[in-house]
Amino acid sequence: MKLQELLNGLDYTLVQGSLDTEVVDIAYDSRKVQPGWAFVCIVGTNRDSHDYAMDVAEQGASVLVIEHKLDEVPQGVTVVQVESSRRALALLSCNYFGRPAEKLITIGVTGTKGKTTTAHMIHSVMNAGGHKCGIIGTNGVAYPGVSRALVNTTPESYELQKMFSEMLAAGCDSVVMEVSSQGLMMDRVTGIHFKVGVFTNLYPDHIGGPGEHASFEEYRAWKGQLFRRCDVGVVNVDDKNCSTLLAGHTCKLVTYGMHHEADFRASELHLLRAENFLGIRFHVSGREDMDVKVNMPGEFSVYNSLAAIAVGRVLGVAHDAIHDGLMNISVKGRVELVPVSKDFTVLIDFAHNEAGAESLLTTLRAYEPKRLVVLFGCGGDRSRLRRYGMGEVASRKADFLILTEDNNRFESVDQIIKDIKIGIAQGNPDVPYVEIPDRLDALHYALDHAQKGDLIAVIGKGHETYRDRMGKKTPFLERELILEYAAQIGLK
Ligand SMILES: CC(=O)N[C@H]1[C@@H](OP(=O)(O)OP(=O)(O)OC[C@H]2O[C@@H](n3ccc(=O)[nH]c3=O)[C@H](O)[C@@H]2O)O[C@H](CO)[C@@H](O)[C@@H]1O[C@H](C)C(=O)N[C@@H](C)C(=O)N[C@H](CCC(=O)O)C(=O)O
Ligand SMILES: Nc1ncnc2c1ncn2[C@@H]1O[C@H](COP(=O)(O)OP(=O)(O)OP(=O)(O)O)[C@@H](O)[C@H]1O
Repeated sequence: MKLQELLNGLDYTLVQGSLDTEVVDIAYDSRKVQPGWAFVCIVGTNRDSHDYAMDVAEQGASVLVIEHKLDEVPQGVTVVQVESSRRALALLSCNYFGRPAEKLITIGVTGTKGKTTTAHMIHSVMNAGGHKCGIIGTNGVAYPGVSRALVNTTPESYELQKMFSEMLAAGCDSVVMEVSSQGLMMDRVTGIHFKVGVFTNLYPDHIGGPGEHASFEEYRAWKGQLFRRCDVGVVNVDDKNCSTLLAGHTCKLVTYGMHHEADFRASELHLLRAENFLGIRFHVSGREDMDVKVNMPGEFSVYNSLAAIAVGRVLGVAHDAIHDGLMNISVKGRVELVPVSKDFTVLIDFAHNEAGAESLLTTLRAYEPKRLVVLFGCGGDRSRLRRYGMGEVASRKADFLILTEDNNRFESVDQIIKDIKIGIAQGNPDVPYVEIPDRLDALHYALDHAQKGDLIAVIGKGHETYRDRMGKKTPFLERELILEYAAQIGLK
């Protein structure tokens, strides 16, 4: 493809060379550049890849896209300067892959909590409704014939556009994806105009770390950007940040909720618990009149389901298909039951911060278990506030805590547990707990000491398949490890 075609829709200055230059492919990682490729130089959080300009020229790059002046300009390479390289990467990628998003029904889900679950519910509803829908998010990418993990919840624009074009080739007519605030901020979804945008809720998160947001207001503003880039916004009207987040929106709005007037409103909630089953039944009124049963527990599952119902209806999915889609939902590592005993319930969940833990444990408490036992740790090299928050919430909500490791990364588990205990002291210093630094030993302890009627929530790692100690990731499949040990000790 000619460079000029790739630059369609972008403001740029030609620094040297020709717009007629042929471009074979695009790279934003110098190590991937091959002869004839365009290399987009990015000022990252760790390094500035303008520093690789001479290297990629030697590797045969035909074009360099730069954001600031180069110390040394390689000869024989076309150089184009833009205001934002990340934005340029996104628009070049859209053009390179033939603007695939325009040929798909695109659904973007944003919010602090519930993105993965809601995206899976929408995916299930769409497929039950006869669509061929792909999915992209924290649990990876999936479409017919493909299922694999991803580095980011919202992948880099080049990767994203490539996935869209592969989905089209695989026969998909739609895609639902998680749109993180970082994804919006870093231009990973630039160039995509969504058919439907979904807002789940907003709590303080992703603030203060490297590549994160400077403040809650900035975080909220980035999430709000989605509603300037979609036709219809399906929004949780009960969330207290909803109207501020929507300031400046350009889309049509469809609301859902329980406590305020909404287009899709849930009432008459009934918790359902049976052997190895936690779910909820409720009624939807407003633009809909239907009873719904979901095989995921608690109030937050009602919100996530309402979003999926509203999206389904906006896109013309039939009632029965919506029913089927929600009844058969199962999301890896999201309140996922592990069937080990008829006497007690074990579930694994990805809740790994205060907000997630609070909503999960409040939800589980409502099922009135004999004891609510929570096994958790917190990530190393992440905000210590998370540890205080998790410790505080867990101590207030649980009857017994098993403190252990999460991904320690380069921190010591003892220090992390010490921080969690600061939170416990602030929440409920009287809660009984044990400290078992090795997570596998902790899982064994939980099963060895389970009592009839217990609900044991193993939280923090969810769908993850590894544990990270000193930056070294080794396999750790929580669900399988629990099942294995249960079989070993003969649980029934
Ligand atoms: C802090 C952050 O967001 N970093 C993201 C960012 O990387 P970066 O800009 O920091 O990269 P860098 O290491 O400084 O390198 C700069 C550039 O040099 C290039 N490079 C690097 C080395 C080299 O030899 N040659 C070379 O060309 C890199 O490819 C890159 O283009 O761009 C990368 C490519 O898109 C992302 O994978 C990476 O996400 C990291 C892994 C990350 O952890 N991000 C988090 C904060 C994040 O985005 N999370 C959200 C939300 C998750 C949630 O909902 O919980 C997400 O959507 O994932
Ligand atoms: N609507 C919701 N409101 C509050 N908590 C929720 C909601 N939905 C799910 N949760 C809780 O938060 C956890 C994470 O949910 P989910 O993975 O769906 O959200 P997410 O937005 O993708 O989160 P993350 O960005 O951390 O991956 C769940 O396992 C559950 O405990």
